[in-house]
Amino acid sequence: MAVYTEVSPQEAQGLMDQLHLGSVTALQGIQGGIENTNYFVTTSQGTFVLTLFERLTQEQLPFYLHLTRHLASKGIPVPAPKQDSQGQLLFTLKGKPAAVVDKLEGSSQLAPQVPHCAQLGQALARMHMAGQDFEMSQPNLRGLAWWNETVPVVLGYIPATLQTLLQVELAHQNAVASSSAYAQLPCGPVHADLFRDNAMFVGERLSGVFDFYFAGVDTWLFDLSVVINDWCIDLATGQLDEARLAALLESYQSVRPLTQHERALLPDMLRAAALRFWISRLWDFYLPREASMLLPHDPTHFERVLKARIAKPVQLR
Ligand SMILES: Nc1ncnc2c1ncn2[C@@H]1O[C@H](COP(=O)(O)OP(=O)(O)OP(=O)(O)O)[C@@H](O)[C@H]1O
Ligand SMILES: N[C@@H](CCO)C(=O)O
Repeated sequence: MAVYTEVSPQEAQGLMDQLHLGSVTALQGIQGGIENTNYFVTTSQGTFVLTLFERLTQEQLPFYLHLTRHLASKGIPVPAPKQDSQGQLLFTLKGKPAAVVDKLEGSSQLAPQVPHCAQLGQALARMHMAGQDFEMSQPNLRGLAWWNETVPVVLGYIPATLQTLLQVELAHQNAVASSSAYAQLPCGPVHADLFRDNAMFVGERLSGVFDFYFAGVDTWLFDLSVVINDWCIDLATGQLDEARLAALLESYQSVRPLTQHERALLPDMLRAAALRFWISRLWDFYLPREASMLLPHDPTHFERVLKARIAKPVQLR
């Protein structure tokens, strides 16, 4: 369960008053999610999501909050943060940075099929295009620099064969990132963590995408690769599902065709995206936060995904 910090109805009411969102009638801690404390807050005006940020700082948060407002203002289905009468989006509750957003309708589709992947691909491409004129900038804080910092930290916890895989892959990604093809990949603000549990559907209609708290400026291809590695695979084996992959790529490209360099580097970025989550899951698993009720995600899943992407590089038609 992801309630690291308890909030009382009175404390939630204080923030709802600042935002003119009515009287709190129910407050429910949200299970699921591993990064932040989340509550559904029901008031006389509707139901909202209150997030207390457990790791992110007051300096990092404006980028995520303003990005979602920017995307929402361009018609992308994301829950925009609520602002107070001074236009402020970020507050403090229980000594933690906090924000309130609208609750999206529907539920996550944890076994996505072709129609879900098709919708997500199109929404992702529209999101990339809509982010182009967003003026703030923040790097992907779980990007290459973090991988280089974190691999030495987790290395001692894993067996020698996996140490080799991790180090060889990191070296490969450092080489890819310094190539001229990589330098020509289009970049912009990206979600960088758009897994099945970070989108909502009502039936087969995508009602929204949320949890932008790993967003940052990175290549669009990295973002697309994160999505493919979660939405278009068989979770048990990590193998790609051809029909879902084709649907996602076709719908993405119906909005924004991939460039020649993107097509060439997709196999490497699929490996990069698998490596990123293998590292973060190893880190969460072996170096858990103190006093956390965190149920860490299984690192071996992304070890399998990485091995699968290396063994059988994707072939674009
Ligand atoms: N805007 C929203 N609308 C509806 N439900 C939401 C919304 N934001 C969060 N939730 C619910 O809360 C759960 C946890 O949220 P979230 O995934 O953002 O947690 P987290 O701990 O911040 O992130 P992570 O997925 O990185 O572990 C989601 O699975 C979803 O059920
Ligand atoms: N999506 C991440 C969790 C952090 O958001 C993972 O599955 O490892």
